[in-house]
Amino acid sequence: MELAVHTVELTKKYGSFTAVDRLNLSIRKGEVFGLLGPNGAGKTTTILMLLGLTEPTSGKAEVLGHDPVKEPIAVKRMVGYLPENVDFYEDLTASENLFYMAGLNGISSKERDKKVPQVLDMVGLLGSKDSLVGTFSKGMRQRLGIAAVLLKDPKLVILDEPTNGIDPEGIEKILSLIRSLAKELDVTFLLCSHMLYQVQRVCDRVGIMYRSSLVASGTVEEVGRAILGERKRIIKFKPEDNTMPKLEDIKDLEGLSEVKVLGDHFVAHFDEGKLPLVMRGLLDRGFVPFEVSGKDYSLEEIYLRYFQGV
Ligand SMILES: Nc1ncnc2c1ncn2[C@@H]1O[C@H](COP(=O)(O)OP(=O)(O)OP(=O)(O)O)[C@@H](O)[C@H]1O
Repeated sequence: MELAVHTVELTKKYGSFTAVDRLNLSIRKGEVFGLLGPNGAGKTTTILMLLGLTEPTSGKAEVLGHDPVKEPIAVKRMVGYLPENVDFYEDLTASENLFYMAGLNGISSKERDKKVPQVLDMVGLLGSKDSLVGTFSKGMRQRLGIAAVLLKDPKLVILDEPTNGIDPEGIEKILSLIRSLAKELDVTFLLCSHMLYQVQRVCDRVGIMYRSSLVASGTVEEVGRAILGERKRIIKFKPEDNTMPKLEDIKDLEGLSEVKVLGDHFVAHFDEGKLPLVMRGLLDRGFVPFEVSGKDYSLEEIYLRYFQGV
């Protein structure tokens, strides 16, 4: 499997403070990856190291096959980076701003004429190409920022807090834009955000960063299992002779927790992997299981543990 980003024990210290601690990150080519964590977790410092804008204290990074410390220009050529706050000229139109930026990127004027309307169309702003950026909403500015990044045909796009300060409708537009661009353009996206709920749903995989370290990475399902332990299931069962359930009858049954009596039956939790053990125990003791249910990992607990108060 080809990797767009690979870091090995990547570390950044500012004096005695460790901003990024032995980060091992793998981002696959073509995926949308969310680096998620509360403010101050070390996400921006990680981006700066990937872009070759700050040197790691130790460890290594490889971005699209290049070392950002030794080959920063090669990395910058292929990576589009949109920082948290993008500045445009307010009294220029959307098109004019992009023409200007394309010039800064060394794109020829002939190429600019072709590319500017193309990228404006991709982000849904072609209809506003002649409007002054001063009249744009935060969401429209963010989409214009994405258009600016796309001007140089990047292979990897890094967006820092892409949904910050944007209204719900604008967020919806940005996130579905990212999803469709990833599909159409075969570009890898790295989204850094402290908005776990918003951003995770457009990500193929996520990494949770907390206090300078990556605490888990993978699909939301894998991250849920790594952080929250095995998925809990709920089982309902009753005595086969239809007598009233009594808690003392099942007190030493293996694998069950949070057992309660609910009318004519019991309700209990168990770890998904223990289903055969639980079933055997119940049947041996003369109980009839009649319902097993459970829900997917909820990000709520992860949120409460790592993101609360941000
Ligand atoms: N140049 C610096 N000198 C000293 N400390 C720094 C420097 N840059 C960042 N830090 C510290 O490193 C920690 C991680 O910062 P970083 O900006 O990477 O976090 P973050 O996860 O991106 O959060 P945010 O979304 O707030 O930017 C913070 O505690 C910050 O104060």
